[in-house]
Amino acid sequence: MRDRISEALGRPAAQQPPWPDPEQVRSVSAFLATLPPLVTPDQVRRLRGDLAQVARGEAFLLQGGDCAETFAGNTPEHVRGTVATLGRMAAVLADEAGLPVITVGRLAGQYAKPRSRPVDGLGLPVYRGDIVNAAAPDAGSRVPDPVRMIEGYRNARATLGMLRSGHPADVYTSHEALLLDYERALLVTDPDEPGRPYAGSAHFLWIGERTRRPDGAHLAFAALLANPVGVKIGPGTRPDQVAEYVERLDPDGEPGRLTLISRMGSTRVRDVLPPLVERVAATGRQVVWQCDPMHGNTRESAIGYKTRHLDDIADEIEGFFAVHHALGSHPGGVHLELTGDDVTECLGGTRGITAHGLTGRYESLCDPRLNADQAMEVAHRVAALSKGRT
Ligand SMILES: O=C[C@H](O)[C@H](O)COP(=O)(O)O
Ligand SMILES: C=C(OP(=O)(O)O)C(=O)O
Ligand SMILES: [Mn+2]
Repeated sequence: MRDRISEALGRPAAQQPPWPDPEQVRSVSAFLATLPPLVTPDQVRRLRGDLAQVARGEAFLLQGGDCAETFAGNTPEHVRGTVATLGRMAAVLADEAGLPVITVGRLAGQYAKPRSRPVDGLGLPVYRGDIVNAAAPDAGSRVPDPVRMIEGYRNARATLGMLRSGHPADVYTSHEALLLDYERALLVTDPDEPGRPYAGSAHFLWIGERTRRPDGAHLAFAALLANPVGVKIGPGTRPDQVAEYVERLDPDGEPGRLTLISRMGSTRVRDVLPPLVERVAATGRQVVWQCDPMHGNTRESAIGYKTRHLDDIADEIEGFFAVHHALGSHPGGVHLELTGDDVTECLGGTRGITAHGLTGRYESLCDPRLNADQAMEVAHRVAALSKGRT
């Protein structure tokens, strides 16, 4: 097993921090490996069963939370807000669409960010998420610090404690499997299933659009796991690539083992998605098809805020549903960046946030999130699209 893990992680790995001291990374990793996993194999197996239901068209997957969780923002109020918003959305979906809803938070570990460029607008090394460096705009803060991986683990544990005290226990955790030193250190072997390690960092992990190259370390790592896994697929994805993801990540044909997270952009989804869905259908495998209507619709406002318009988000979801309904496959879920906080990061919605209004409460350190009202609006639209169709 050790050899297979080393072989996977020896492949080219995009988006890893330029750690200044590799020896310190080794000692932090060795320490992390002595800590108990954050999730248990039993919980992960339960999620596997739930996602099998989604893949068969019998349930809906609702996933959401911050783009980048932060250590400072890891408070009971913030976590409660995210979970309460997901809970209200799930209730709308279950009531109006008539399907059981499986809820997964971008929670308790969504701390590592892939970036478009290594340097930011000020000429500083880019912020890569709290588990790597600090967002403050000075050179010292941006130096990657491996001790932050221990902070990440402690924060994730604290979030799990908050979830247990006072929230419904049926919210699973997830994050992008980006930071391989962290993920590797938290692998666990279950004596009942010794052939496949479990990621101990979260119930569900996904591979991002920037790290999904088929010969890369991230794909090979995901292929080893017993956890259900996702892959984000952008508009440049080719049918032969999705066929390879299905083959590599779901070799045994386990319904729901693989979630394909389509993030095409509202103007592309109707053209780009159909050949991919058809190619997957031809494999006979039952994947979960999930729509991320956020990452293909990011733009810059006139005064430089990264933002997204609710109309584009709604339009991409509509296109995603239309494609699946036309091809007879199940539009299985949505993947959203949202918060229960009353932020002003995305444009539009019933309260009509304007480009000027973005200055009011823009708090995200990475991508713009739906606030609670906007998230509810999306939930109602998704429910209306699902109604009577599944
Ligand atoms: O979710 C994250 C962002 O889309 C990704 O990190 C890229 O962001 P950037 O273009 O600001 O680097
Ligand atoms: C970086 C993200 O997405 P993508 O890989 O789709 O760009 C994200 O989910 O925050
Ligand atoms: Mn994001």
